[in-house]
Amino acid sequence: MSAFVIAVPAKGRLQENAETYFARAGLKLAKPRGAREYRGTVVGVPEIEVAFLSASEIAQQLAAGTVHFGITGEDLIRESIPRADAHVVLLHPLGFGHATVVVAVPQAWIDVRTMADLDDVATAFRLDNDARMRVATKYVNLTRAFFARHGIVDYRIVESAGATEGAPAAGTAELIVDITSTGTTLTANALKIVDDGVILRSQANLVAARGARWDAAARETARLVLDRIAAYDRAASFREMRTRFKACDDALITEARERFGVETPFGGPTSSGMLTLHCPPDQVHALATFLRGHGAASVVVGPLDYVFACENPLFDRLEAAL
Ligand SMILES: Nc1ncnc2c1ncn2[C@@H]1O[C@H](COP(=O)(O)OP(=O)(O)OP(=O)(O)O)[C@@H](O)[C@H]1O
Ligand SMILES: O=P(O)(O)OC[C@H]1O[C@H](OP(=O)(O)OP(=O)(O)O)[C@H](O)[C@@H]1O
Ligand SMILES: [Mg+2]
Repeated sequence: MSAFVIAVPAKGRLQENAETYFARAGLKLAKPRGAREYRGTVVGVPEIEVAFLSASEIAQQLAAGTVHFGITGEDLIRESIPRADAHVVLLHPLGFGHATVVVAVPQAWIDVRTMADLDDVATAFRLDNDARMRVATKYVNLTRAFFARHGIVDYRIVESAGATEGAPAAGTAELIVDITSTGTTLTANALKIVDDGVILRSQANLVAARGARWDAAARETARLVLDRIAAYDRAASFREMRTRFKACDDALITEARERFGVETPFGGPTSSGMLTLHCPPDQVHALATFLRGHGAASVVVGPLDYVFACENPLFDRLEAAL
């Protein structure tokens, strides 16, 4: 039996979140031959093989189709896979690994606020120095595409593997393109983000490889994985609220739906007036107030582990793309 392979970050900042995410979705990863083994399994789902790789390797293997699913940052996907959408499907943003790829220049460049200002500087730099302004980055492809979109041609890229933010002070580049999350590193290096210089807002994504072997068995495994993830996601976006009161009718439920984003997994109230509602977490108190205002004596609220629905929107997206 050919395995269904899911690539999961083995190290770095996405690792822990990725494992936690799968575990919460009911897909507990196991490394049966010790922590240094780079192939693992999912407890209770023998048809899945887990490949533990670095975030950048995951992007490469998705492009090559040697894994079916992978978790990695959108920045790595967009940077390392030309025409990424032809090779992979970004099925689902995962809510962690947030970071932004930005153009940053020395704070001392007070005249540079926008990409248009940067274009002026690039032209002037070329005339004054008889050389092109240097941009240090490891995001070579993202930088080229973004600068081209802004009509900037007078620059050249200096490839940087690490400590990119130090390049301007070290004199190896005039400006940089790099990833930032808190902004601490940029500030520490006396750099500032160009106002319209945000190239990409990235986060970890569940990504499918178009080029993987998508036979019937693989599709069935994908359906199972995505069913669990969708059920977990739905559960995480709601609290369950239960109540019972006479005055509850369809008009009241319609109002609750419109005002609070409520869903009714089992339809309207039962004959005895029992009602189950799924409510966005930040609307729980407002909805409880609303229900009591209409005669509910008590409203009980609890968390949900999974909400399995008939629809599987993640799988539908995959099927439509393959
Ligand atoms: N502050 C941050 N700095 C760098 N990457 C971040 C940050 N926050 C989130 N990320 C995301 O983490 C991913 C990179 O993770 P990681 O550094 O573990 O992988 P890698 O670059 O393949 O490994 P390594 O850096 O060891 O070569 C990227 O998708 C990136 O967007
Ligand atoms: O905006 P901040 O919160 O300061 O984070 C951004 C910094 O974090 C990352 O470096 P990392 O520490 O991962 O080292 P690396 O360059 O080796 O990946 C990234 O390359 C930036 O340098
Ligand atoms: Mg890194």
